[in-house]
Amino acid sequence: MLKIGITGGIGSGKTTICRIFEVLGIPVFYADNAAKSVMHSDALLRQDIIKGFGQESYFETGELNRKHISSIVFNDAEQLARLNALVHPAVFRTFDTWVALQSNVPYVLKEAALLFESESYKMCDRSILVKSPEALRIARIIARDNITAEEVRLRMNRQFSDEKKEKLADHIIINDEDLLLIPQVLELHQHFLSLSDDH
Ligand SMILES: CC(C)(COP(=O)(O)OP(=O)(O)OC[C@H]1O[C@@H](n2cnc3c(N)ncnc32)[C@H](O)[C@@H]1O)[C@@H](O)C(=O)NCCC(=O)NCCS
Ligand SMILES: Nc1ncnc2c1ncn2[C@@H]1O[C@H](COP(=O)(O)OP(=O)(O)OP(=O)(O)O)[C@@H](O)[C@H]1O
Repeated sequence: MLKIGITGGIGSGKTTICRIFEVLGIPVFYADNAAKSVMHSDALLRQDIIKGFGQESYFETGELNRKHISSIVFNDAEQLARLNALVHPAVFRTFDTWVALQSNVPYVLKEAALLFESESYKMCDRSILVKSPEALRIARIIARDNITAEEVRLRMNRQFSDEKKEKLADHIIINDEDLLLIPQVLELHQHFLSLSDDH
């Protein structure tokens, strides 16, 4: 199965673009969602998170307290590395299981904010970087989430720069206010279809 990784900084438009691929019939694995799902459902992981980040990591209802964890990890690189080391291996396993369940599709997409940082691009055949101007990304996230510009910047600081990601990416989609997304997606889709024929 041909695996295409898609990444981009916070608010670059990864999910929006993946929705277009889904309309074309391409299954998408959303790593951010998978991370939250395993943090909720994996009992051992929950224990490790409570041990590492305190009882307040979960509400009494059992839901993940995202604000609490964010306030610890996005202010402290070491704490973030500890959280990543707990969560990422579980997400990688979930992805492998998910891929094995896909059939009769030319390729699949893995949407991951940290495709390059976590080195999971090495487990994909090709990678796409979504690029969008920083000010636009911040404005989009403030409009979408209950989060300040400062909190968005803290997350950006924990991610590779676009320059660094560009060196590792095979393809780029520009999501600014000038270029249309659909033609860029269609062009890549055709390209991946031709790759999957050779696969
Ligand atoms: C800290 C948590 C609880 C915050 O949840 P929240 O709903 O606010 O954010 P969400 O998960 O939807 O992520 C939104 C964006 O934040 C950024 N972000 C999330 N996790 C990370 C991280 N570990 N490092 C850098 N940026 C990150 C990404 O740009 C991501 O797209 C959550 O992000 C988390 O558990 N992160 C650790 C697991 C992880 O790395 N997930 C992302 C990829 S697998
Ligand atoms: N081309 C666009 N035109 C208008 N709005 C857009 C466009 N691209 C993205 N957005 C909006 O910007 C916000 C962020 O986009 P999206 O959720 O796709 O980004 P993301 O990269 O997946 O974000 P995150 O890193 O937080 O997971 C969303 O509210 C989305 O609807």
